[in-house]
Amino acid sequence: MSVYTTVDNDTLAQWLERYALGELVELKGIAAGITNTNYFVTTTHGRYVLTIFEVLKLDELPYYLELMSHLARHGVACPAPIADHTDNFASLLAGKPACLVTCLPGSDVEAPNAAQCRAVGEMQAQLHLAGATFPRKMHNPRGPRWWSQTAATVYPYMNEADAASLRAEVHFQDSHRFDHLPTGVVHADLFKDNVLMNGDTIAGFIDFYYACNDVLLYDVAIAVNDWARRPDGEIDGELARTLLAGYQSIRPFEAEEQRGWPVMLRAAALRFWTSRLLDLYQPQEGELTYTKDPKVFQRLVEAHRVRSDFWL
Ligand SMILES: Nc1ncnc2c1ncn2[C@@H]1O[C@H](COP(=O)(O)OP(=O)(O)O)[C@@H](O)[C@H]1O
Ligand SMILES: N[C@@H](CCOP(=O)(O)O)C(=O)O
Repeated sequence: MSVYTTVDNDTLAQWLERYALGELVELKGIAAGITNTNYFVTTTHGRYVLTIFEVLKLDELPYYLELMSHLARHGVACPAPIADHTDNFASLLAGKPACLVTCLPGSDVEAPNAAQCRAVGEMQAQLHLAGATFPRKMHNPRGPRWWSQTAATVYPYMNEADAASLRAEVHFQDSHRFDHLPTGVVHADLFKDNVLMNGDTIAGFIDFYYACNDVLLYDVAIAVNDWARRPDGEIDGELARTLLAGYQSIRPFEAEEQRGWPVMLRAAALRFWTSRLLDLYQPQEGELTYTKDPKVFQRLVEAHRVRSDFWL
């Protein structure tokens, strides 16, 4: 259950006075999600999602909320934050930063079909194109420097073979530079649980709190590594090909991106292998996350190392 901060109807009704959203009708906690507290909020004007941020601070929110607003304005399927009477998207509620966004229909899928993968690829490319006119910048807090440093902190906990495999991958990635590839706004966590689907249509990408400026191809690799990954951990070639075809129907890869793709798939898997190892071996005290299996991404890195077909 991801309602860490409870809000009662009276407190919310009072907070809602800062918006032009009418009267509170219903407040309902959302069980899904890991990091933040989420509620469905119904007012006389419609249905919204209230997010109370458990980790991010008020002054860190404008990048993410303005980005979602920008993308929604450009037709990218994602929630649109609602501005209050002071023209801010976020303010304190129960002592924590909070915002309201439009409520989207649909739900996440566990076992996507080819049409859904294609739709994700198309919408991700639209996000990359629309992000080009977003003026704010954010560096990727989980880039190569982060995974090198993080790997160094987890080697001592790992068995020799796994540590050697991680060390080899960090070393391999260190010897590859992606500076020459197209960059822009990336979601950076476009896993299946961060996309609401309405049948085969994208209702919306959610959870933009890893969004940043980075190599566009890296974002595509993150999506393929999750959307096309079968329950046995191997990549389903048809799903990967379809997602990539969807993406490239909107933004075809440049020749340099085609060349960089096999290495990028490994980089994207390494990022989540490392973060999952950190969560496993050094969970932050009070951090509201549950541990996801790092082995899934270790196996993926090792499988990418030896494959010859990369679905392009
Ligand atoms: N804009 C939205 N419209 C509809 N449902 C949403 C919206 N945002 C979040 N949700 C629901 O809330 C759940 C948790 O959201 P998520 O952003 O993943 O939370 P967390 O930040 O805690 O991981 C989602 O799985 C989805 O069911
Ligand atoms: N989608 C990720 C979870 C989000 O990243 P984290 O760095 O906060 O763990 C995953 O499945 O590992």
